[in-house]
Amino acid sequence: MAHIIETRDLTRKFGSLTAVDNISFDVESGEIFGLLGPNGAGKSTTISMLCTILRPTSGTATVNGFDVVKQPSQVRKSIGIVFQDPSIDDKLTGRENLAMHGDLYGVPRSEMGKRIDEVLKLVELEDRQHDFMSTYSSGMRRRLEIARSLIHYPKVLFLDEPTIGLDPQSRDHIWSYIRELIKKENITIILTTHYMEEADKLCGRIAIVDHGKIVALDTPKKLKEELGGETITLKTRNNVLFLEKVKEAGIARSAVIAGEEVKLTVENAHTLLPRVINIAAEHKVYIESISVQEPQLDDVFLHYTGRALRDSKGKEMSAMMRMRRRP
Ligand SMILES: Nc1ncnc2c1ncn2[C@@H]1O[C@H](COP(=O)(O)OP(=O)(O)OP(=O)(O)O)[C@@H](O)[C@H]1O
Repeated sequence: MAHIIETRDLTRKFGSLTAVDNISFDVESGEIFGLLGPNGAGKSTTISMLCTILRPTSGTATVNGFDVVKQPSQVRKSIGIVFQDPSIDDKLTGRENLAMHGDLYGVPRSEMGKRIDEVLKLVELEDRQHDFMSTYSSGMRRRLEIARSLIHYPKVLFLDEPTIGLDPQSRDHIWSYIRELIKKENITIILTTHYMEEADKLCGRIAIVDHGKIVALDTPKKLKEELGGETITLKTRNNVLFLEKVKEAGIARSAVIAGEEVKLTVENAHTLLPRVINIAAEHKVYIESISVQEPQLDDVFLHYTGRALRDSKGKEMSAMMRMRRRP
């Protein structure tokens, strides 16, 4: 088998809305493959089709060599899933929860104890295994969900927003477990996220998804290199006017407003800086801050989609991005 996952022209419509629009990609065995995109881009719908939860409207997909429409039960045996809104039974202990899931997935009784020990160790929950789930923190729950999804030795693990709603420390923990997993288990991970940092740090390759289509697909490094040039980030008292005047001057490859800032992608920032400052001065736009950076993944996203990656689920993303952007 060439690839652990293959999709060809995969499409899913909901009435007149095309949530996933002719998506084709391959995933290599053993890689962490990221689907990155804003809310509503079609990431969960793509994963749901690969997990046989949703039927494609058209196109094909195989997982571990099995067709998602024609061989759904073989696909299900090959995969583990950690979804955004999981149901974990609070009345069970962590260990009981894993055993129940192992039973559901047909893990032989003779192997069960050993496997539960292994997955508990992987997410460092051995000490809490006999406590009721109701006493777990949200980070611990997410860790148990990951352990649970691995109980039947899946070939492919789908992680849908694995760190959403978690504090930065728990997020770091989850990232290190995911890296451990790749080392210790013979597994491939498909991860959806709208955290740029998560995609950048974890994924071998990233598909940027927007409006149901893949707009770019490569390693984070290559995506950034291909964008080339530099990014000038400015905060001004009149971003709209400033953007308009910069666009009129035709000096930037791309110019967009991202949150409270204007981002310009240019060939050579240092030769262009005086020009940029002059444009602001000519139109009496006060510049509050200005900085020059190598392109980041969010600049790649801006370049391909023409907009910033917003998080409609909360303010933490914009807060996090603002913090990251501060020099
Ligand atoms: N069951 C459904 N019925 C109708 N429309 C749906 C359904 N599920 C998803 N959609 C729509 O399909 C589009 C893609 O949604 P999807 O959940 O795949 O996006 P996403 O990229 O996973 O977003 P998020 O980051 O918010 O999870 C959205 O416009 C959404 O409203």
